[in-house]
Amino acid sequence: MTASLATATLNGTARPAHHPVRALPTAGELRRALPLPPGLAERIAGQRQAIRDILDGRDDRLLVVVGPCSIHDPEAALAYARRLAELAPRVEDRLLLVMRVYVEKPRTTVGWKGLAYDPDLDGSGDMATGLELSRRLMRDIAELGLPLATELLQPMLAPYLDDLLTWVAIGARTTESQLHRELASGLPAVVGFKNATSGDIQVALDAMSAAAHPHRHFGLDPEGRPVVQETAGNAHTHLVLRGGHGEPNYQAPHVTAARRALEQAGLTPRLMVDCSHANARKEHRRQGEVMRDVLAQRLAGESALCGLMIESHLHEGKQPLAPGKLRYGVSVTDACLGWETTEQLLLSAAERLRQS
Ligand SMILES: O=C[C@H](O)[C@H](O)COP(=O)(O)O
Ligand SMILES: C=C(OP(=O)(O)O)C(=O)O
Repeated sequence: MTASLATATLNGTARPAHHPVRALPTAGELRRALPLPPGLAERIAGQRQAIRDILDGRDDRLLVVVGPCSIHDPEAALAYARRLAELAPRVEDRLLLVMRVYVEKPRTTVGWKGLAYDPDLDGSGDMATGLELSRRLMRDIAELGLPLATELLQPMLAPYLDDLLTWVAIGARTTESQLHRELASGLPAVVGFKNATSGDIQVALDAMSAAAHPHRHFGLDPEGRPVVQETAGNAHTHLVLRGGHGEPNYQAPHVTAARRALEQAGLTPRLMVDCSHANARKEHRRQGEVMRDVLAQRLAGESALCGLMIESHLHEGKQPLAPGKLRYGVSVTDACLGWETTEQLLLSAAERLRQS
């Protein structure tokens, strides 16, 4: 590493001494250290099937992926999960709640990359601990009965976590990547491909077509040996509209255009609206407005709309990443809605759907 990189700072904090190579556990080692308790794999398989049923139109509930923009404090994430797990049965006749447990963050340029990369939030990059905390937290949340969602960014990380995942995002910055399409083609979870940060939806449609195909690609077996990975193809993927370049794409003309584009590409016309990101013009409080518009479209008969995404934490807003000075339950990446607002929005969405 060059001297300039070694002395670079992350959020103003000087980086600790540089270690060129540090060993990590293999996926097999971590999975053996933190195995799924009896019955959990079957429960997760059932949750994946429930989402497939929504995508295939056998279940008319709305899929809602909701939770923090990123996890930086496992304890706060678990407290959030307990609240969500209590709410889920109150709305389950109309909404299938899936918790966002995002342990990797794609950055526009540079910044903190998530719990799996840097659990100490100081640039020290203790990824062995990051992986362990991520898997432990996901297992704890899954044991509460909640289905889990995450974005898979580093393909190598997937085997450490994918037995716990019900829904996976391929993000706006990676939907066009062949590696991520190959990854999606072999995942047991349902996968949502986001439109590009430019707003282009064609890359997500191409990704859905590519992921539906079987692939042979470079991979690692659970013990970390390089292998040729063969995938069967994933028929259960969908588009996620997240807006682009600061402009929303959730309104009826966008949704109709996206549905037609899916149909023309021979893909099942199913899509989710991400109420945050460019759809909220990066103003977290606008998520409620987006959600109400999407519900109105669905109640007006737009059957392609099968899901919503909401960024929400225990407390509203966001805070700068300043270790030692962090406020509990507040996002350190994108601003989130607070719990009370989230709960209110979900209860009223369920009620609106009941009355339809
Ligand atoms: O969802 C989170 C962010 O929008 C995404 O990770 C990009 O963040 P950045 O633009 O702050 O790097
Ligand atoms: C990074 C995210 O979204 P996008 O890929 O749409 O920017 C996210 O949902 O955390």
